[in-house]
Amino acid sequence: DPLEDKRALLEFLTIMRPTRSLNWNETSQVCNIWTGVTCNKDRSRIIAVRLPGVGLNGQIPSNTISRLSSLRVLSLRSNRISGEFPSDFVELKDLAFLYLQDNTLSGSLPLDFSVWKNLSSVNLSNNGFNGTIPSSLSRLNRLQSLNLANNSLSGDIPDLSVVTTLQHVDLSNNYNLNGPIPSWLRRFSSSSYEGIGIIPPGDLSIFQPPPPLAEQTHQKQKDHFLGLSETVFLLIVIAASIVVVAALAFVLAVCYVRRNLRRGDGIVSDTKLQKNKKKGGMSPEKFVSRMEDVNNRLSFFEGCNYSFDLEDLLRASAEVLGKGTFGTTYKAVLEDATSVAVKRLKDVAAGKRDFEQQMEIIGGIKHENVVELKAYYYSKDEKLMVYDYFSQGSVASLLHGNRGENRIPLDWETRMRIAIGSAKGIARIHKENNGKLVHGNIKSSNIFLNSERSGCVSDLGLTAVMSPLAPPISRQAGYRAPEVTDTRKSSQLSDVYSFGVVLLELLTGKSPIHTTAGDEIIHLVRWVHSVVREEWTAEVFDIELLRYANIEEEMVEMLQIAMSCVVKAADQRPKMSDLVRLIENVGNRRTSSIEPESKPKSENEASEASTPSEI
Ligand SMILES: Nc1ncnc2c1ncn2[C@@H]1O[C@H](COP(=O)(O)OP(=O)(O)OP(=O)(O)O)[C@@H](O)[C@H]1O
Repeated sequence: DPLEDKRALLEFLTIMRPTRSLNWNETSQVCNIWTGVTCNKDRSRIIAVRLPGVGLNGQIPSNTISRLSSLRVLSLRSNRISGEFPSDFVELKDLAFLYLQDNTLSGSLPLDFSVWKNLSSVNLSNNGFNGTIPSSLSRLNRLQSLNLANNSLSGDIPDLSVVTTLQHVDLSNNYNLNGPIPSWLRRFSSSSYEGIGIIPPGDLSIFQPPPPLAEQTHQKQKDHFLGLSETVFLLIVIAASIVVVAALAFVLAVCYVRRNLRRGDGIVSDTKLQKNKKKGGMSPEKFVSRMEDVNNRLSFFEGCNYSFDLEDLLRASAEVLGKGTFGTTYKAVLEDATSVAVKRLKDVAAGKRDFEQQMEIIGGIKHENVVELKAYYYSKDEKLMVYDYFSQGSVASLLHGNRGENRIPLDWETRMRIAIGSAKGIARIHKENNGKLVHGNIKSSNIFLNSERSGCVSDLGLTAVMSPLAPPISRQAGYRAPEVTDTRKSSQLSDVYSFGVVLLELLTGKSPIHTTAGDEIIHLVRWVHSVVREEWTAEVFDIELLRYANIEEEMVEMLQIAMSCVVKAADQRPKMSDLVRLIENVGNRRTSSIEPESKPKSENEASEASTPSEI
């Protein structure tokens, strides 16, 4: 145990007297036992202290926290800490994350921030700090996030344009800061400099008296009758022409399709489907070819509320959703507008009976965090699996898709729900078949959001029925545990590894294997290891998560959990059931520790949950 560090913390505790009791006893071990305390690997030093909202009172006593000279994370946010910024914090040379927001600290900010050269994230918002913003902040070349909002800071805004790492700044509601707003600050959203009480450069309109009301009305009318109406008229003409042409094209297309169907030309090949995929459209034709064994029926599972059969499926229009390791998945829209996802398996090695047995195991799992297999089909030439269709797409598409302007970032709350949900789903799968069932293909494209916006895993148990030669395992590369050289040899512990990669994806926003701007191929697990080994910096976390307040400790804890899943030695990885508990603990602590006013800012809530499409 780090005895010196322990003593320093006990002295801190005696003076600060938190209202919430902490399990910090002189006799108990610090590392991994004391609430909110994290040690380094060899347990020789304390590297993180996180005590949000525990009711710490008064001034931070000198020569206590400052003795933890290896400290990287210090979070004492949402307490009742008063007094000035502790001057002896200069001793904390390794500090990377500093969270003192939502307290009653006052006085000026430290003049020389450059003593904390590793600082990555600083949040001192919602305090009573006054004086100027120190220009020494510009010497922090690792700084990613700076929040000084809601203080009483005054004077000039320093030039932080040289801090190229900066991703998030908030100086809002410091009414005495002088203008003009520098251009480097304008790069960030306007909420970063709201309430600064200064006039943006060039914006002199507030000094000019408004024109008389009559003149304003006249101006508006002029716009309307001259400029606007002409433009609108032109737009209407263009739009009407487009509608007429589109309607004609549609009628012609329908006639063409009907004629083809009458000719019995209803069977499409894979190439046709591929063309269709490229066009991104729906085929109005059948999508399952060479279905000779028409007497075979779809096998539905008990409780399934679908009322279609193979014939209906054959008649359905289809769209290729994607090609995966085990086949191609289609979205099929039945005549009654029901949408289902149909996985068409290739290279199945199992005979009919073994296949059916495996399907029965998979279909027997009824759990809110496991995508239910609704039906399957087996014939000599076709093996199909039918699932509900998730209209919002997979976690992979929510995380990595739509990088355009109208992208909706996946908020932290949802990411946590995905993590907890999928952990529960996988834990449930691992209980099946006398505790022997393996998922075998955990990745973000196989995780969806259920109606509770919680993670829900799909595509399980297929490795057991696939051909020994078939799957090119490279597709799974980023998720595959190092010991798995053949996908059929996946194990529950290799599932844990893949799940760890999904967690890293949620935390970093990066794909498991991706290329940098310089075309360098990055392996997510290796990359995170290297960043964490060098410095425990915020660099690993998704930039999109920086907008949410008070989640840093959770992110760091989740990172630790993810790292424990992706260790090389399979037997040192945690079990799925342990992971459920660990992740739930992170989530629960948040709900209980965050005071109402400091709840995460979910400015950009993701859109409605993707439920299995309405049937
Ligand atoms: N039930 C579903 N609803 C909506 N989209 C789905 C559904 N099942 C799969 N998909 C999507 O269809 C695409 C293809 O899925 P598929 O499972 O065939 O391949 P994959 O997930 O890319 O790889 P793998 O075969 O290794 O799982 C993926 O983008 C997947 O997210």
